[in-house]
Amino acid sequence: MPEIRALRLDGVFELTPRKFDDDRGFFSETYNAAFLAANGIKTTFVQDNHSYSADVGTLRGLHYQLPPRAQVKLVRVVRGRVFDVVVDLREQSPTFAKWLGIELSAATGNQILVPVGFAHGFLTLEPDTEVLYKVGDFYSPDHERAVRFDDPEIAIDWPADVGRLRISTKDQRAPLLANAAVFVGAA
Ligand SMILES: Cc1cn([C@H]2C[C@H](O)[C@@H](COP(=O)(O)OP(=O)(O)O[C@H]3O[C@@H](C)C(=O)[C@@H](O)[C@H]3O)O2)c(=O)[nH]c1=O
Repeated sequence: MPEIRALRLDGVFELTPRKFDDDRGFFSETYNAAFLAANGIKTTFVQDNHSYSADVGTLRGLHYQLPPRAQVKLVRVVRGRVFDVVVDLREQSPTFAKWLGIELSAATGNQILVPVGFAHGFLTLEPDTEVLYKVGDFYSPDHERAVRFDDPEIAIDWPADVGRLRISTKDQRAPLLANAAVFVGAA
């Protein structure tokens, strides 16, 4: 069974699947629906995503999709290392606009479960980093939104030792939280 740890924002978990090492390499179950359900995490994943970032300091985010196409995400790194960030965008949450960051690496195989209602992003800490993640709804350009990675209201403490940041134009132009659509009503 994986290790599972609730992180400090409600609904966010770190999972560390077991790795079975042998002389060939290793084997690991990276997703088990029954294990998540047994821990109160109800998910249906419909799409798997894979991104490759060539450079250290590549920042993707902060992204989310609005209802009715909101996405739960289960994120892991299969090559390299990232600083992964989630931001609570549930308007009625006591931790609205709060963030947390966690290092995900291929070496540890740890994962983050990002619930509906959160923006998500990451910064690569190594070159040639590959991130795989499952999502709970299909990509919908009409519902996709972004909020600025450097919004002072959120004040994410991104690792500073990565040199020059590499960010898409779309992400550089994302609105501040004050001007962004958030998740209203119950999650
Ligand atoms: C996210 C996504 C993008 N695309 C396309 C649109 C675009 O032409 C190209 C690159 O898209 P983006 O620049 O949005 O890719 P990227 O910046 O890697 O977006 C991802 O960032 C991380 C942080 C997340 O949490 C993801 O949900 C997703 O938003 O891929 C799809 O076809 N399906 C998808 O699910």
